[in-house]
Amino acid sequence: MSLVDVEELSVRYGARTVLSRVSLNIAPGEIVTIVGPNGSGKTSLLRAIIGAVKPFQGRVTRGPGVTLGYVPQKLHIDETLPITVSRFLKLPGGVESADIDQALAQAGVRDLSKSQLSQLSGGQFQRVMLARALIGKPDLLLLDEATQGLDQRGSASFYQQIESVRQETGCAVLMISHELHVVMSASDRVICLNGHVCCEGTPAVVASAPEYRALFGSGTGGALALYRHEHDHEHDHKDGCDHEQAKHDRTEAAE
Ligand SMILES: Nc1ncnc2c1ncn2[C@@H]1O[C@H](COP(=O)(O)OP(=O)(O)OP(=O)(O)O)[C@@H](O)[C@H]1O
Repeated sequence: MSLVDVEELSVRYGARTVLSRVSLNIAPGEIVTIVGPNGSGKTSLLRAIIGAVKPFQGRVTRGPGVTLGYVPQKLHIDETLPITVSRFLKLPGGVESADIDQALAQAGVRDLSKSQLSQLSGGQFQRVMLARALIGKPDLLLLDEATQGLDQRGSASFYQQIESVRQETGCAVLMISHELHVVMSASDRVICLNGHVCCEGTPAVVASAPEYRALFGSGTGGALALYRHEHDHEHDHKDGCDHEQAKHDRTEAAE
């Protein structure tokens, strides 16, 4: 039984299709990472899963009683706002102090509850955002580039925290990440998105596939190649992947 089923999902903004017939499902307790170039629809996919973006076609189905926790890519908070971490976490209303303490502990920042939100480091802030997503005891945690702006050590430690959250709570995790070295070690499954599902598999299966070497290469050069997603190889696409066109669209969009 899946927590979430995405079936043939297409998303459009106006006349522009950003996701085309994307299908995937998330099983309880698994860590799935979505990689893909800028503008490939990663955030749109997560937002469609939480119900913030309406499908143009296809559908997203949540298992009965399945709860989600979402850590957005950016949360703009007024830096001058005098508010403590615990007060901030209470903002939705009806949140018990014990649940806040538990979520902060799970996010590895038990001691920050009395700190001012505006005085946190980037890494601490992201952990508070993680705690915020954990308050509702989600079955599925969705993270949208949660380590953006953190240095390598900070992001490695953040992802370690995610693994321990999964161990402790048993929640599944669907995350967007650009950090391939972390992705490859921490994920059960990697999905490469480029407006559609371009390729996917367990890290081991992906790593042993010939496509993997063409796509990832080795070392950081390979990671960079994936990040840029400059395909110079062929692989099978049941839905007719046109990377050149996608690249062209993105270039146009950037101009
Ligand atoms: N609300 C919106 N209205 C119109 N266009 C949008 C909207 N949200 C996103 N887009 C466009 O849809 C495309 C996909 O955006 P999305 O944020 O899903 O991609 P992404 O893969 O998460 O990108 P990035 O890696 O840069 O965060 C982009 O070209 C973006 O400009």
